[in-house]
Amino acid sequence: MTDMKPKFDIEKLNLHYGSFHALKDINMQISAHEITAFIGPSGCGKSTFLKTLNRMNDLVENVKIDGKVELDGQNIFKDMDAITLRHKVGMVFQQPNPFPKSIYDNIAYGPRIFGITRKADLDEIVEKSLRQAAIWDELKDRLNKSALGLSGGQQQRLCIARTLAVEPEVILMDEPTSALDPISTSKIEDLAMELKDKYTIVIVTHNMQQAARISDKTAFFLLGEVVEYNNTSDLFANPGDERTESYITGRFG
Ligand SMILES: Nc1ncnc2c1ncn2[C@@H]1O[C@H](COP(=O)(O)OP(=O)(O)OP(=O)(O)O)[C@@H](O)[C@H]1O
Repeated sequence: MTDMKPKFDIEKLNLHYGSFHALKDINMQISAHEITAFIGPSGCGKSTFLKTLNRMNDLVENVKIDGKVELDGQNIFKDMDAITLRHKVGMVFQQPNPFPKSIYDNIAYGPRIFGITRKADLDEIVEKSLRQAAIWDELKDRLNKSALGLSGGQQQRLCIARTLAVEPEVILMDEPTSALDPISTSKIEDLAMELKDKYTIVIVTHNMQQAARISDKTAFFLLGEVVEYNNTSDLFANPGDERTESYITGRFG
């Protein structure tokens, strides 16, 4: 069931990298327990917007952000620090990026930072997170082996498990399957659909079939603007803007 109040409420968001205006007057409400997909041609601001949602752009030099971004009614720039925000809003990147540590230590890393030290507690978190990421059965007998020895698809599910281990509320995924083969891609898509019962998921994808398959809502970005934001089925079946139609029918981008 969809909550009435949005998880994220974004109003008049503008972002500049130096003099470059990368996000222009973005207004969007992102619902809890849904998958929201961002599509659009390269360089149109999808990743920039995604990163703004957990303030990853704070780390970029000369960035200037105006406007309102609320998470559960709290202003993410004023009412909470970046650490608290990133605890609630985790991120999975395009290239799987496990730490050069054991599978176990990859998952236990975040919980340890948040002060969990008892082995029994960590064991439980490691198992639960790997199960949620649908990779426990594949990895349970090699928890002390290096995560770098896993396949790309396994590494990505491990990274999702690592994100889940600190119990976030939202998972941001930036093209999480673009480096993966079709079987691994399909596993991550199934996983995203299972996880939305418990989490809110926002995914950037270049794969329109993927957006159509797994997302509830889709936003089409172009040149830093959101041209159209709608239920995924409506946006693909009945685009309201001719630029959306051109893009989804492959006439540009
Ligand atoms: N750190 C930065 N400094 C300056 N400009 C940047 C920076 N990061 C991104 N940009 C510019 O902002 C614009 C939007 O980039 P962004 O990565 O958000 O696009 P995107 O839609 O996610 O693209 P892609 O689909 O290729 O990943 C691009 O023109 C990009 O060159």
